[in-house]
Amino acid sequence: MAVKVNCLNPIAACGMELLPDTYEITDNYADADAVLVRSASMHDLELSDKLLCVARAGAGVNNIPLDKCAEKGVVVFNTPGANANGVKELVVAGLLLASRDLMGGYNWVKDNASDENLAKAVEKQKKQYAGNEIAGKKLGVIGLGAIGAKVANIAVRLGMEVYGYDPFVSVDAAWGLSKYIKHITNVEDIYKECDYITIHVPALPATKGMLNADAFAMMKDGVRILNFARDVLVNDEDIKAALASGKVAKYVTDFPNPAIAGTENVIALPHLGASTEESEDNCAIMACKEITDFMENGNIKNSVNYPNVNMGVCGDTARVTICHKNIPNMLTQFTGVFAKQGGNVSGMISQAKGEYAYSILDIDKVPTEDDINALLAIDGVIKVRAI
Ligand SMILES: NC(=O)C1=CN([C@@H]2O[C@H](COP(=O)(O)OP(=O)(O)OC[C@H]3O[C@@H](n4cnc5c(N)ncnc54)[C@H](O)[C@@H]3O)[C@@H](O)[C@H]2O)C=CC1
Ligand SMILES: O=C(O)C(=O)COP(=O)(O)O
Repeated sequence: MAVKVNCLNPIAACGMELLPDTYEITDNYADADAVLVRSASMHDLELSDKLLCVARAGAGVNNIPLDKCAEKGVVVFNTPGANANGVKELVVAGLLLASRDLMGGYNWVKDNASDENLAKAVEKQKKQYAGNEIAGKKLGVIGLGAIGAKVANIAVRLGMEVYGYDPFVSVDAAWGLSKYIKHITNVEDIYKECDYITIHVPALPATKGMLNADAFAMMKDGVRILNFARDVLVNDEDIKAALASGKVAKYVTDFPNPAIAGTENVIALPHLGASTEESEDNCAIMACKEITDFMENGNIKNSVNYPNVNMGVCGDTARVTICHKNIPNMLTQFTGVFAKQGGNVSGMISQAKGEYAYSILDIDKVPTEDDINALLAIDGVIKVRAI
């Protein structure tokens, strides 16, 4: 039966073209085996028994009910780093927007475009829009993942003094950081010392409202805040108060909401970070490859709720994949099912991530319905698939 793929957001064609010709694109979410999504919220959607995987063409997965998916054996992927350059470049624009009154100047010229003496008027008016340079200023980067690390590195090259904070930094990201970045172990040092602060952490219970009144109170007067990560990371009321008092000079955000969008000295963009042709292509390609490898071979790469497991390409043998709880004695029970029928398990791999685990078994004969039912009957087994 054809694999049915439903797109909850438009996904770039160069990715969709990578899906095997046998796959069918369906408008019917409830009938899909695989779902592709960008920022559409899935929290209120039912997870059908048929659904096997969700691929988020992007980084943030706060629009997807990860635990609910894991409980139902739905593997959720994202595309780490695929849009990081797009966001990094917009953050550079954000640093400049926070420093020079480009918007004010642009609007003034537009409003006076028909003035015959415009050239002369410009020279009189321009002092209204004077600003600062970023070179030599201190930039604090909170979160040194795919985006934060790129932002930190380019800021060094733009002449900024960069402070970086990430208690969970990955080895790969750490290897890629410029040696000129000051390693900060207490985020308060960023609050106290930096002229610009940019936040690049996921929206999690632990990071929600991270930039709040207590944090602003520690900051320098006239600090400029950049948020290209998620609105919930910054407390709306607290930043409004900090803007009103002048503690925060500018707030540049990619996540406007009615509470802050119209506030003076807020520069709000309509979530444009990853909206470049290049990022959209990169994300679509990675997401479609993840879905294909999962559907065809059962392999999991870049999952956020199940472990990464790679058993290579499915060969002549039959393959069974099992989403299950990470509890004792599962593997002997799996092999026991096939041993009972005299079947040979020629390969097996199993990995766990937190409460959940995923196993792939290669067996020398196609599993029967009884085999599948016997696997499903094992306590802790969530989903079984024969490829
Ligand atoms: N504006 C836009 O269009 C986009 C926004 N984003 C947002 O940016 C976030 C980061 O994206 P990536 O860098 O690609 O993700 P990533 O997963 O590569 O990096 C996140 C980093 O945050 C760190 N972190 C987690 N909790 C932290 C804490 N309490 N303090 C300091 N660091 C902490 C992690 O260790 C990790 O290194 C995404 O979760 C998403 O919300 C991502 C892509 C596009
Ligand atoms: O990748 C992310 O986390 C983003 O915020 C990008 O979202 P989008 O794909 O542009 O809707």
